[in-house]
Amino acid sequence: MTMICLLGYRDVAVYALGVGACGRDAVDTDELKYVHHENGQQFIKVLPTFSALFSLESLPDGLDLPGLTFEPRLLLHGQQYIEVHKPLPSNARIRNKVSLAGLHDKGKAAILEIETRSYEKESGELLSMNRTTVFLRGAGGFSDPSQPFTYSNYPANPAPAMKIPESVPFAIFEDCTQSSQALLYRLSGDYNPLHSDPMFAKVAGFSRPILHGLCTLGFAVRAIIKCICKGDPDMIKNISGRFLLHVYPGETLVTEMWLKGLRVIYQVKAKERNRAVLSGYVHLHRLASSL
Ligand SMILES: CCCCCCCCCCCCC/C=C/C(=O)SCCNC(=O)CCNC(=O)[C@H](O)C(C)(C)COP(=O)(O)OP(=O)(O)OC[C@H]1O[C@@H](n2cnc3c(N)ncnc32)[C@H](O)[C@@H]1OP(=O)(O)O
Repeated sequence: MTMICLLGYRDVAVYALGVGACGRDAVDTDELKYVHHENGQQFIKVLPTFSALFSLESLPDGLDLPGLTFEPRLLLHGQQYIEVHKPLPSNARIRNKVSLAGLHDKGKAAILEIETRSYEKESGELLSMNRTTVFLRGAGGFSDPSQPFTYSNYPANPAPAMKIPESVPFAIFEDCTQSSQALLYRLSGDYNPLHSDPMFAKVAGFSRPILHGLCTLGFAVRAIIKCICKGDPDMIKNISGRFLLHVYPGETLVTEMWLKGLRVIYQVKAKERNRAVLSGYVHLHRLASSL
């Protein structure tokens, strides 16, 4: 399936604010570039995690997969894998090619993987590849339990559960989310009521609306760019994250980072509950000279 989406600097800036850019300091020199440029907005920088969102806009509302039924209110975002092929432009027409990358019967849940390749429409250049993993609670058991169905169009899971080093982190960054964080983030195009409607959230099993997984990932990668890439988002090559636990808007996110060559292993904790909510890795093109 192919879909076109329009990308403008206003979308880029609203997204950056939604993942907390300039939230601590409105004139932060590392982050102001995501929302303002003195020579005009077409020059603002785009956070690499933004591509997950414009590819999400092209995902189907439902897929016709024989034998698989699911309750949309029980859907959770499980994992995200992002390959950045070119720094993202702040103004472009994007052509998204969406395909089914995987489907797995886990008994209590079904896991669905959707791949989106995003091209700049005019040049035809590949900008990014996103693999979105959706955890469909209660939708497993659609295949023979002695041989549960599993299909992937790629060799190995690039976003496995991460083994976190026991050593002291290379860097730690703490960020407060606002209680309105999900309400701001959803303006970037993810209007799932799980993040805004208290009744919907209750049916889904949460005491109140939860934060979008991609918002938490945006906070984490922004922290890595700040602490390890010295503010340069173009150092990011690919990003992988597994959502371990829901986050409530208003919680404090603590991102711990370990640098292993060109790989950053990270873990995000919700400080108030001292629970890990996200872990994964980021591959860099190079290291900052000032590290
Ligand atoms: C036909 C359908 C069409 C649908 C098309 C719609 C497309 C729309 C896509 C839009 C998607 C975006 C929507 C956004 C929603 C959100 O942002 S929700 C908020 C962010 N996410 C979360 O908060 C989830 C946090 N994580 C959890 O709550 C838990 O980890 C979990 C996902 C509920 C799983 O926990 P649990 O049930 O305890 O699983 P386990 O028993 O440990 O493992 C069972 C198997 O599942 C594998 N697994 C576990 N966790 C994940 C994960 N996060 N991602 C992927 N896979 C996971 C695990 O490895 C086990 O498998 P095996 O090892 O093979 O046994």
